[in-house]
Amino acid sequence: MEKKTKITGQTNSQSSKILSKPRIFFGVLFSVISIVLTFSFISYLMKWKSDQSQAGTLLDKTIKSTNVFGKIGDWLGNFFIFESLGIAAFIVAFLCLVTGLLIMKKNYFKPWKTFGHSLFFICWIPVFMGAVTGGSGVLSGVYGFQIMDFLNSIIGTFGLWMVLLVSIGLYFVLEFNLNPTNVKSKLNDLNDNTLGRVKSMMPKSSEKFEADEELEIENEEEKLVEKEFAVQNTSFQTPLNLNVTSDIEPIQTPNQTSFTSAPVTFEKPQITEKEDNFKFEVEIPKEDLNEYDRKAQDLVQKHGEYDHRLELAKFQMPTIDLLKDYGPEEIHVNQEELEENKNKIVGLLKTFNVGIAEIKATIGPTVTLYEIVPEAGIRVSAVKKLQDDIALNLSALGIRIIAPMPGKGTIGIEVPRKNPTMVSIRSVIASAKFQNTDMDLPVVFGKTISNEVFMADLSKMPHLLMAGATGQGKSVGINAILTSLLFKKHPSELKFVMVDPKKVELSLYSKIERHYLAKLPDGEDAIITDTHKVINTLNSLCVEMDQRYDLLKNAFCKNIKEYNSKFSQRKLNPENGHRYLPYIVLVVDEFADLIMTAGKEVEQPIARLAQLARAVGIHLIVATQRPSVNVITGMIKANFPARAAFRVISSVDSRTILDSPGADQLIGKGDMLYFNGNEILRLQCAFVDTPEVERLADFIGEQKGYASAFMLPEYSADETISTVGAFDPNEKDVLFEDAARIVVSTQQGSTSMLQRQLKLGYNRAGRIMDQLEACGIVGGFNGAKAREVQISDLHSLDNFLEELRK
Ligand SMILES: Nc1ncnc2c1ncn2[C@@H]1O[C@H](COP(=O)(O)OP(=O)(O)OP(=O)(O)O)[C@@H](O)[C@H]1O
Repeated sequence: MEKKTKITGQTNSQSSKILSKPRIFFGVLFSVISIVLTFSFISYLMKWKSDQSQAGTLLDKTIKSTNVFGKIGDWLGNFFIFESLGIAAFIVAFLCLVTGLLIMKKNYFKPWKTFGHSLFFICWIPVFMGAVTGGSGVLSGVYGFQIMDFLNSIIGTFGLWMVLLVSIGLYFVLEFNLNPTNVKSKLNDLNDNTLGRVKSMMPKSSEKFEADEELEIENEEEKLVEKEFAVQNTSFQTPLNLNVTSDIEPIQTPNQTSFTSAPVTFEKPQITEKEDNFKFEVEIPKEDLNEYDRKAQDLVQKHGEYDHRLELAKFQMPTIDLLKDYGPEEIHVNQEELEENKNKIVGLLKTFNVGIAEIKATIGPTVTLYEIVPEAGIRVSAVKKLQDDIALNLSALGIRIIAPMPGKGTIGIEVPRKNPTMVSIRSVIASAKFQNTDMDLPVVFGKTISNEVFMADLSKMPHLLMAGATGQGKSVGINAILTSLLFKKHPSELKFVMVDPKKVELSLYSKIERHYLAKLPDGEDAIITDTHKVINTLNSLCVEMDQRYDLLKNAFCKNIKEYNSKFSQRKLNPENGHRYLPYIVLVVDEFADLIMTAGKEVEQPIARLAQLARAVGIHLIVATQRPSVNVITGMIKANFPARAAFRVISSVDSRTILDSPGADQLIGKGDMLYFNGNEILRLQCAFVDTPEVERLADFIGEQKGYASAFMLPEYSADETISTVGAFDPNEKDVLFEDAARIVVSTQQGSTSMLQRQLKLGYNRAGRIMDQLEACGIVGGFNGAKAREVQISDLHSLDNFLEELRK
């Protein structure tokens, strides 16, 4: 309705432009007179001698005229050209046209200016032509000749030319405000003005006569009424008030498109013409930049912004034709099935004395949602209790009752369709919603119950827990997630750490190792299948997380996005350890297996990452077949707000994963529930087949990649054992003294600073820091803060080191 009000408002604003009949009449009349005059004049000029002889014989039929407008044309030409203005008579024709247009409210010309200029030239041109031709011919007209003759007799020929040239000179000086300083710019302006006017004189293609616009407005309103009518009619009333709605093509919303485009038709840019003689300059005040920003700006001006894609600049993003086309995914409405289900629901509820005021059906790809409005006084819990009875009565698996529907005031009953429609990954990847998304890590799951493409941003989730019994679509779900990320992110922006204890599920992705995978420096395979090695990788990810936090802290950034944009603007110096940070997504396909074999050692780093890694761009996708409480512990659950549940075996499992039942009632084959921390949505997961993943991996793998996989920081379990204890001078690192000097001169006991300045790995820098602590140069570990430095200057340090060497 809001749109309608908008259109009505526009209509009112247009009403002042609606032309009355007299206006149209006189407007057209003047325009026609202008045309007649113009052609008569042209015709007269070409044959003026013979036409002139016929001018006085208007009523004599025996004499034929050669003018295009006959004797009237002769008469007009004779009167305006010969007897009065000469060729300046064309200005009269032009003024008639201007008058006609003004009457019809076409303000192509400013009336007073146009009439003023015309008057000047009507006076000047005939005299000028008289002076040029000496009074012979018709170009000056009688009026021009006589004035010229008169002036010639009193001021002489030279005086006459002086008057003519001074007057035209003055005209230009006054009109274009010419003075020696701005003559050049004015010449340019003159050019622009002439061009601009010529342009403005020509009707723009987008501009139509108001009559057309009126028609358009009416048409828009008619369309709107039709649309409203159509919208109302998409839900039809059955005898029992059953409204069926089906959003078969949610992406194409022609109604909305034309609603929003309607007002645009009436918006015209206001001032395009340069009429005033002053220059309009906009000055944007320059930011008061500090030294670093100024340096960064200079660098950006010199080299441009840092382009993280440069190394793989030729990398081609995957194309949609790598994915299988299953044809149009139209939902076929089975009227019989709908009626049958509705009758069963209504009948059953009646037997339990639950009256229904209204029932409406929404058909999705896998399930149909029947929304019922119970009669006044019926308790929601009464309907909820009937869940099993309804399921029994409809003899279908996958019935789910949502009482009440959040934000709707109805009770929803989801009933699986007999012939579900498959949702292909191609259809969701190709959707405008996915293609135009500005999410950082867009993950397209599939389609909702109302057949809309459903997407979520992994960077906002920020971690996803997936569960589902074997064969219910979990692996397909993981592939759908990975596919959507691979379609959107460049290899420089995203890295995966893949853990696949089942060994076969993610093996296809090994082809993209040098593009998208991350691994430990000594790791042989990028896809980790050995559960014991996982511990090192997870701890290494924790080290990467800590390092990233240090980088963010030093760059005064709150999150990875801010950091990367600062880095791109060259505000962060790579010599200080700064680098472009790709997102890292950890995918664990069988978490239960990990917990079984590695236990607490796995849980701890996972929990730590889940708690902290969000801001530094590390995200977790953890899937499990067995969502039992000893696998998905309270600690894990608390840190995974987003959960995806495929069909699970028991309602206990469903409660473990979703904190509510329902996942046990799903029908499998990608039928899933997605919990985003607030509400549970039923979705049909998009289907990705193995050959599709294979084609995608081949497409990426065959292109030029990095020299190796993305290297995670080195980590070895043994090295974590603290060496802090008695200081042994013989075992001190060769860089010990350099490190001590750096720490004392900067008065900062920070491991990451040592790493940067001495270009060391995290472990070695950590060891040196421990040695510095052991000999008393720095204080103990101080949490997030840097360690305290116990020696105040380099001189004292040299003495101290001297003592140590003894
Ligand atoms: N979204 C979907 N649409 C249609 N069919 C699907 C979908 N997801 C899964 N299926 C069907 O279910 C089968 C099993 O899926 P999938 O391999 O993903 O199960 P899973 O839960 O990973 O099982 P497991 O844990 O044993 O690997 C697929 O081969 C496919 O036929």
